[in-house]
Amino acid sequence: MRSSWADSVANAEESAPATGASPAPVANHQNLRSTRSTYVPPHLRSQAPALAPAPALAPAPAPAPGPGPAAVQSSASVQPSGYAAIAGGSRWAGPASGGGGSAVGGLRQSGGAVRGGGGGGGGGGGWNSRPGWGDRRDREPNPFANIEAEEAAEVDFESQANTGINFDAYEDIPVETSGHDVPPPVNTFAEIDLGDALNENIRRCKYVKPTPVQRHAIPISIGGRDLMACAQTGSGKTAAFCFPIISGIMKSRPPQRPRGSRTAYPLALILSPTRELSVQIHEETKKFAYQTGVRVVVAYGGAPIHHQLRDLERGVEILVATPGRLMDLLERARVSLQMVMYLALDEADRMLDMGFEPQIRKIVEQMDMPPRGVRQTMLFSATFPKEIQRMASDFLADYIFLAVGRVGSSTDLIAQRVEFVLEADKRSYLMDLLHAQKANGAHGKVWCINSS
Ligand SMILES: Nc1ncnc2c1ncn2[C@@H]1O[C@H](COP(=O)(O)OP(=O)(O)OP(=O)(O)O)[C@@H](O)[C@H]1O
Repeated sequence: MRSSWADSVANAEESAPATGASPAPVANHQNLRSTRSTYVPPHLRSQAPALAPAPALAPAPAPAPGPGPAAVQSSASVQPSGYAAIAGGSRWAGPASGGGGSAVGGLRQSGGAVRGGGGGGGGGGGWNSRPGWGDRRDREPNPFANIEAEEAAEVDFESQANTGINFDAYEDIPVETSGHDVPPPVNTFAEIDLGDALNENIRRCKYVKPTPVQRHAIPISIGGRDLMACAQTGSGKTAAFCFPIISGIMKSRPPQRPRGSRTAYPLALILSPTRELSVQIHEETKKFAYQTGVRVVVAYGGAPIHHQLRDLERGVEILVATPGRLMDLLERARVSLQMVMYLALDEADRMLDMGFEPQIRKIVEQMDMPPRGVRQTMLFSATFPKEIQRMASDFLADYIFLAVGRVGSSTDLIAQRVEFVLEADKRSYLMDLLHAQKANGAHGKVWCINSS
């Protein structure tokens, strides 16, 4: 039987004394869970005793060394506020006490959290490296359920695989990088240590080989470097910034959020211009993060906020948001950016076109997000006008510039043909073309009918 999150908190708190001292990571994780126990779902509000605040826990014992250098260093990593910080290979060292401003005690270290944690072989197979997340995994809806059901029903899956984009055409697209010490690109996902759970999801997504932007951007971000990437839409950017984020969060030790607050503390923030794009990124990211212990939540304007608030209260590692709704959540103190280790801005040029620059600057520069050089920042844009260049130099530190393909070259990939037909025949001609196209298995072409 499935139990609610509140049940599991109550169970964890009841069973903790009986089991005696837990291994350090579990004990710390219980601290984390107890921080969220202040939210009581309406149907459990009459059960106050079981959900009473946990007694003050003794200081967490020094954690056992982790599999790689990303293990928490016991004394140096505990901030005065009691937040455990990630040290040893991480450029991010947790929030400073006090909660205000963006003073973060960590020193930037090249190599970053992701690379630092990667020495453990397999890079954290997901749940094994995130103790105590099993109950969340049990309740996680399977984003591949439809696909798997179709496969089970022997639907012709080949026609539904990720073939909407002619990735082979990308082989010829020029790629340029600039900056110092640019990590070499990879040709396969297997060359990168992304962890077992993420590799399994890549397999489920049927991604056979990385797209050019993924080939270059993933090693750069896994290496802990900031990135400014110019890539056209549909080039596979979502995976390019999501894989390093998910992998990095999996390999880092779950930091403790402050107790007794309804504020959500995401570890990664993905800003996108529109509700549609945010939903699309959310759907993709949920697939990549399935069964990894990394929870993805989306928040966008134009929809009631209460559902999003409830979703945030259940916990969030990656927050996908539009700038306006995020500002609202920050002003209500329902989200804090203190613990953001990764910031990704998708379609940055479009966000500026839509007039979001003041809000974006406020979110990144004036709220409580760790400063550049401490967090890791990835800026994606189809074009690189002056405003984007300014934003890159303000938001990124020692970054690598990556340009995939020529801006405006997307029409090269589209076969165009003009047919002249009588107005009266237009509809039936179009239907014939579409049927012929379907029968030939052709895709990706635009048929333009001009009847004048
Ligand atoms: N390596 C890959 N192999 C196969 N399919 C892929 C790969 N990477 C991405 N895709 C698929 O290609 C499509 C476009 O990818 P994605 O949405 O990440 O592009 P994007 O650059 O973010 O586009 P947009 O700007 O529209 O968001 C998606 O259906 C995605 O699942």
